[in-house]
Amino acid sequence: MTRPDPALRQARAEELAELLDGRPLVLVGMMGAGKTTVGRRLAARLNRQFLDSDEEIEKAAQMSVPEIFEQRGEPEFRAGETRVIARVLKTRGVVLATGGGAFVNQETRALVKAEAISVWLKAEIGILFDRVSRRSNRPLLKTANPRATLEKLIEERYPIYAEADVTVTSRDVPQEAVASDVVQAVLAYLKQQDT
Ligand SMILES: Nc1ncnc2c1ncn2[C@@H]1O[C@H](COP(=O)(O)OP(=O)(O)O)[C@@H](O)[C@H]1O
Ligand SMILES: O=C(O)C1=C[C@@H](OP(=O)(O)O)[C@@H](O)[C@H](O)C1
Ligand SMILES: [Mg+2]
Repeated sequence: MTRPDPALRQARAEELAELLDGRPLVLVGMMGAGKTTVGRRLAARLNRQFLDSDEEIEKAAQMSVPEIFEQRGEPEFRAGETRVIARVLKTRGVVLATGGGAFVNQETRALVKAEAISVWLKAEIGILFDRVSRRSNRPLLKTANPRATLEKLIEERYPIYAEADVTVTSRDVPQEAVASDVVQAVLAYLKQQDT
């Protein structure tokens, strides 16, 4: 895809912000897909507030995600995740990056579907694995064979992520280009809904 000139990019972002009309935009998908980093760029472009569910949980618990998993366990992390997302979805116009397991949770998914436009950032295993291997902050991948764990999670989760309103491939291109793809795809989705 060719890179749009800045004026066109701005016009598209403004059009999208208008069509969203305050509805939250929520990014879902696997660890490493780029939800946090692309979400932040997207929010800046739309002139909207950006929030990340992991960051919000960390602030509320005064602990990092790995510490929460270690000291309190995954079920408590998931309960916190659902609470935080329910709260964030009340914020008009917010762009929310979720953690990879959030949309898999039935209650959280129902909330997102009811309140927001959801976007699945989908990426190939090779890209995901390269990206998550750079940091050791994802407790679910602290296994003997993290690549196999990632593959298993992909198998389990992809049919669920596919329930998102829009799917965008997170390719190996700059994050701004992925953000442009999200803008285009959500615009197309909302325009088609309007007809
Ligand atoms: N399009 C991209 N190109 C290159 N690196 C990327 C891209 N998107 C994300 N990354 C990098 O991949 C890692 C994971 O991204 P992150 O936004 O934290 O993903 P997620 O929140 O979906 O787990 C980060 O180091 C980020 O800088
Ligand atoms: O996939 C998951 O279950 C998780 C993904 C992480 O967020 P990112 O998808 O932003 O890495 C974080 O919420 C936690 O480690 C669990
Ligand atoms: Mg993230």
